[in-house]
Amino acid sequence: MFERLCIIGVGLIGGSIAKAARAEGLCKQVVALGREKNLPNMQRAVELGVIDAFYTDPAQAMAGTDCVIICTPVGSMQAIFEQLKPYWNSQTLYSDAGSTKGSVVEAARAVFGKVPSNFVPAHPIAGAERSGVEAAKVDLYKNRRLILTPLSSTDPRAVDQFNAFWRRIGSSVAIMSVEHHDTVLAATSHLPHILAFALVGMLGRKDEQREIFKYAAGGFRDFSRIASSDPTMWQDICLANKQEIIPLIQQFQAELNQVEHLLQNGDASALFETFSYAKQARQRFLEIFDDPT
Ligand SMILES: NC(=O)c1ccc[n+]([C@@H]2O[C@H](COP(=O)([O-])OP(=O)(O)OC[C@H]3O[C@@H](n4cnc5c(N)ncnc54)[C@H](O)[C@@H]3O)[C@@H](O)[C@H]2O)c1
Ligand SMILES: O=C(O)C(=O)CC1(C(=O)O)C=CC(O)C=C1
Repeated sequence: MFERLCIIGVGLIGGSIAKAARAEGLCKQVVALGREKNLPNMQRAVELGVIDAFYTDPAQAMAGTDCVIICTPVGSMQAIFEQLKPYWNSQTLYSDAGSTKGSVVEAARAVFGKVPSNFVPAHPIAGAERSGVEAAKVDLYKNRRLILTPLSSTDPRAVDQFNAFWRRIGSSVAIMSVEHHDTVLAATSHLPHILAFALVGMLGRKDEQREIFKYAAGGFRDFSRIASSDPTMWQDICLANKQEIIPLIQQFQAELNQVEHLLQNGDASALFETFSYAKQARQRFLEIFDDPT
């Protein structure tokens, strides 16, 4: 499919794309572009066989590259576009894996004046709380969703190419607007991460935290897993999508107030209704999650 795939940011997401693309024979060569401070991680990616070579010079990284996927934290995307601008090639396909799409599109617009037609914004709805190339998995995207958010100016052939690429590595591809993407992901990804960080932070600051954590079990482990996620990545995501996230935080505060009110009043039946509704809603989510078609 591609001669040379260049991944910028060979961490969990970029490393998993590289592994899957290689396993499916979607490119002859995979290279990485990074900064001096990314050298140990890129060196490790070569040792693990995730990439063939890496560069800190964009001219070298772009020579012979026909597909570029940017997999760095969303706050770094504008700097990456600046770095790529002198080498931007109309014959090359470009995409990203950022968790927010409005901010990435804005970053491209700020650098190029308009979003280049051969850049297709994308977001794999798969991941983990772990970071770095050591965490990369060849099957991370198998049976998971991948969202493309092309603009009206995006070249449909570029969209088709990335659609085919992600299908070949096992994802179910959905196409939606940038705005819809950011609204939906704020609810099911961004808000839950904020809640996990807030709860674990609150408990961590309590004097008796050792005692609390010592007796915590599976429930706390499940709820708190995502509070192990990378703070830089989540700082970038939350700031980039704050317009969508803040109203959800307000709704959630109202929801907590309502539960508090029911407890104050000892309203068992309303509490039962509240929990039953949520249990049914989670069942609906599980059915949709297990069948991402
Ligand atoms: N982790 C997830 O669950 C998940 C899921 C879907 C999408 N994403 C998105 O994918 C992207 C990468 O996330 P990740 O979990 O792979 O993070 P990661 O920390 O594992 O990898 C990011 C890599 O980018 C490198 N990097 C950072 N700034 C850079 C720069 N300016 N130039 C070059 N390299 C740079 C880092 O050294 C690191 O190797 C983020 O935009 C994130 O929002 C993450
Ligand atoms: O499973 C996890 O640990 C994740 O955080 C994955 C997760 C999410 O589900 O919120 C995180 C960020 C994304 O952009 C997409 C997926």
